[in-house]
Amino acid sequence: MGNVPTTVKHCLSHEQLARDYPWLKRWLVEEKSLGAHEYPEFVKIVEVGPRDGLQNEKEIVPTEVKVQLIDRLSDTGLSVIEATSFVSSKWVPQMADHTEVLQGIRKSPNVRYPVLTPNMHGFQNAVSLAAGATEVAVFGSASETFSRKNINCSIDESMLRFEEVLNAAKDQQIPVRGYVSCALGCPHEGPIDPSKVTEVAKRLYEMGCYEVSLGDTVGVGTPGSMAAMLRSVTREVPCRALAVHCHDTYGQALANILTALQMGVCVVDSAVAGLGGCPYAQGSSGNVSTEDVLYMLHGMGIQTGVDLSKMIAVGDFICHSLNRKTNSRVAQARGSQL
Ligand SMILES: CC(C)(COP(=O)([O-])OP(=O)([O-])OC[C@H]1O[C@@H](n2cnc3c(N)ncnc32)[C@H](O)[C@@H]1OP(=O)([O-])[O-])[C@@H](O)C(=O)NCCC(=O)NCCSC(=O)C[C@@](C)(O)CC(=O)[O-]
Repeated sequence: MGNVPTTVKHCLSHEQLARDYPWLKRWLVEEKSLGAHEYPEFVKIVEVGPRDGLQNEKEIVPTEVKVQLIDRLSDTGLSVIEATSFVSSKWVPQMADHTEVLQGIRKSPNVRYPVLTPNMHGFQNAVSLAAGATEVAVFGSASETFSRKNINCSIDESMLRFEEVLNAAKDQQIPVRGYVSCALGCPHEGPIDPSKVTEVAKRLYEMGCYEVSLGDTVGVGTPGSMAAMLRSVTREVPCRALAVHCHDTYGQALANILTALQMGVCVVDSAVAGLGGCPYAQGSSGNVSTEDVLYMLHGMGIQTGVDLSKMIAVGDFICHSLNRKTNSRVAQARGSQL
């Protein structure tokens, strides 16, 4: 802020500063347009632990544990819990019990339980009477190579498949969420141009996805790359329809989320105990932990409707069940058992 003395900066309003120091105007406008210090009052948490968190587990997690996990999460105040995915059990064996999971959970009226559906096959199974899903998500990628490795088709082919799902979902009044993986980097192609992320996000939004979640699949992003990517995407997709989905491989997830909040995003994906990783993104670590996100948001006075203590207890439950240490720094600090 140039040579304006600190005392002056603190005493004057933005309007006064702009009047008295015309050369500051540009800086003040830029600060405002970046949304600096303007955080949302409420952030919606999309809990992805039961799906993204568990899909990469080597040992098959008993269905009963998955059901209990979701039921316990339902009591924390969350409004969205991604429950499972209707993908090929040859590709992701851990999610083969998708129908049993949906049948087993106690569906809370205040919680939505979306499931992943990559194509019509998955969609039809998900919304069948047996499974009864009432919300689904399609998942595309900003990286051509990742798209092929993850869902065995090109980006263009995936869009045709998603369009079919979106049309069928519309007929049945089923809301559809969209994902863009590799939004900040690809395990195969490296850095991804923000324009590519924008193109895929725009296609999903225009197709009818009510929300598009931008995934840092391998957790390589920084506040710098997050800001650049969001600047590009928000030119085509309104901020209110965006979510961020950060993995914490390089320890940047909270910083990246904070950057997204500053830029107007108010939906954050996270996984209890920081579980997770994508089976087709080698080297990717867990999702940012829900406990850590809650601690940061509540500490900033941002409401989530989610009870942190209850979330820590759910983290304890799943870590005991998997016989694993929590990845949540907050749970570690609060003295979780494992
Ligand atoms: C997409 C497919 C199914 C295409 O798989 P494919 O082999 O290309 O499919 P196909 O259409 O050629 O069919 C081959 C066989 O699969 C069956 N099939 C076809 N579709 C389905 C289905 N939906 N459910 C069950 N079975 C299915 C189909 O019926 C057939 O069976 P067969 O005649 O050989 O017995 C496959 O590639 C797949 O399942 N991939 C797994 C993708 C996945 O779950 N990845 C992890 C989630 S994405 C992620 O984690 C990233 C995210 C979302 O979290 C965000 C981020 O972090 O960035």
